[in-house]
Amino acid sequence: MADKMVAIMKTKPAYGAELVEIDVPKPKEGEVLIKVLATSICGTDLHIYEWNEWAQTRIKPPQIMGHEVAGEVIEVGPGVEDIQVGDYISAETHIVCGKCYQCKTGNYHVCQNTKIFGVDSDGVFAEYAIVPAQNAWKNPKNIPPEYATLQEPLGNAVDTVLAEPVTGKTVLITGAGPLGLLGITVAKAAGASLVIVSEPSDFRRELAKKVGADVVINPFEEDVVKEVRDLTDGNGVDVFLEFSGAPKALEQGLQAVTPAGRVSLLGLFPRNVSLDFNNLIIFKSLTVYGITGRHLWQTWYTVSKLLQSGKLNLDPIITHKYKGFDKFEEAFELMRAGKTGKVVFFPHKK
Ligand SMILES: NC(=O)C1=CN([C@@H]2O[C@H](COP(=O)(O)OP(=O)(O)OC[C@H]3O[C@@H](n4cnc5c(N)ncnc54)[C@H](O)[C@@H]3O)[C@@H](O)[C@H]2O)C=CC1
Ligand SMILES: CC(=O)[C@H](N)C(=O)O
Ligand SMILES: [Zn+2]
Ligand SMILES: [Zn+2]
Repeated sequence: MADKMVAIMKTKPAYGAELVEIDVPKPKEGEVLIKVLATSICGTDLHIYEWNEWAQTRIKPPQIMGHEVAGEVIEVGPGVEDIQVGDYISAETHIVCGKCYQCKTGNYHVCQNTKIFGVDSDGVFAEYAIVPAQNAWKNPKNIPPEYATLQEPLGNAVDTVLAEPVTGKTVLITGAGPLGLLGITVAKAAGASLVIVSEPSDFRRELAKKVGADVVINPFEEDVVKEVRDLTDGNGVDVFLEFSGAPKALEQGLQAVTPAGRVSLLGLFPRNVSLDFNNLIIFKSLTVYGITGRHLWQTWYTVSKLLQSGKLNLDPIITHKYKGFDKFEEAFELMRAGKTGKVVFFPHKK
C-alpha cells in the first residue's frame, strides 16, 4: 500500500479547497482505515467549500472534506472487533455518544452530543480515509460503490418520504436538488400513486422526470396549489415533502396538502419563517414531521434493502462521475450552479 495519498483539503479559512498530497493515516483505537472506492458531494461539503457563515463557525482548517463514502477496509485499529480487513463499508455521518437521554431512549439521530464525521473531523475526499468503527455500515458486495456512497443522503430521503407509508398516496415534493431527486425515487419505489414535483430549475425538472416524477411544475411560472388541486380531484395531495428550504415552497406545500394529510420537512430554511399556523396547520389537522439525519440503524437497513431490491432509479440522479480528484473544482462549481444531481468521485484512477 502507498504511504502517500491525494486528498481534497480545506486548507484555509476562505473560499475553495486544495488538492494535497499527505501521509496515509494510521487507524487509532476504535478506527478503521479504508481504501475509498467512491465518494460523493453533499450540500454541506459545498457550504464548507464556499466558506459560508455556518462553515466559518464550525470548520477548523486544515481538514480533509467529505463524508459520503463506500470503501474497502484495509486496516483496523486496536479494539475494533466487528469490522475486518476486506469488509466493504459505508459510513453513518453522525458520531453519537450512546450515553445521553436521546441515545439511551433509542433516538440516536438526535443525540445531544453529536459530532459530524467529515465536518468535525477529517473526512473521505481522499484515496484512503479513517472511519470510526462505530459508524461503519457493512455493505453487501453486490451494491456498486457509486450507489453505496449515496446511502447516507438516501437515508435522509427515506426518513422524509417514509415517516408514514406512501403506498397509494398522492405526493408533492418541493425541490428537486440531489435530496429531492432521491426522494422521488424512494416515493415511487414505495408505491406512491402520483408524485408531483415543484422545482424552478429547468435542468432539475428534467432530471425529476427522468427519475420518475409523474408531473413537474415550475413554481416561478405556474400556480402550484391550483395545479396540485387540479391533479387530485380538488382535494390536495395526501403527503407533502419539503426538500427545498424555500419559505415560499413551504407555504405552497402546506396549502396544497389535503386536510388531515401528512407533511415531512427536511429542507433547511435560511431564516425564520412566518406562517399562518391556524389555517395552514392547526385547522387542517396536519401531521408534521421534522426530519434530521437518519434513524440508527433502522434507516440504513431500509436503504440497503431498497438498494438490493433494484427498485431505486439512481442512474439519472448521478449526473457527474470523476476518476480521481483532479477536476474537483469543476465539480464544485457545477454543483454551486445547480447543474448537477449527485456528483461521485472514484479516487483511484485504476
Ligand atoms: N434535515 C436534514 O437532516 C438535512 C437537510 N438538508 C437540507 O435539505 C435541502 C435539500 O438539499 P439539497 O437537495 O442538497 O439542496 P439543493 O439546494 O441542491 O436543492 C434545493 C432545490 O430546491 C429548489 N427550489 C428553490 N426554490 C424553490 C421553490 N420556491 N419551490 C420549489 N423548489 C425550490 C432549488 O432550485 C434546488 O434545486 C437543503 O435545504 C439542505 O440544507 C440536507 C441534508 C440533511
Ligand atoms: C451534516 C450532513 O451533511 C449530513 N448529510 C446529515 O445528514 O446530517
Ligand atoms: Zn451530508
Ligand atoms: Zn447521545
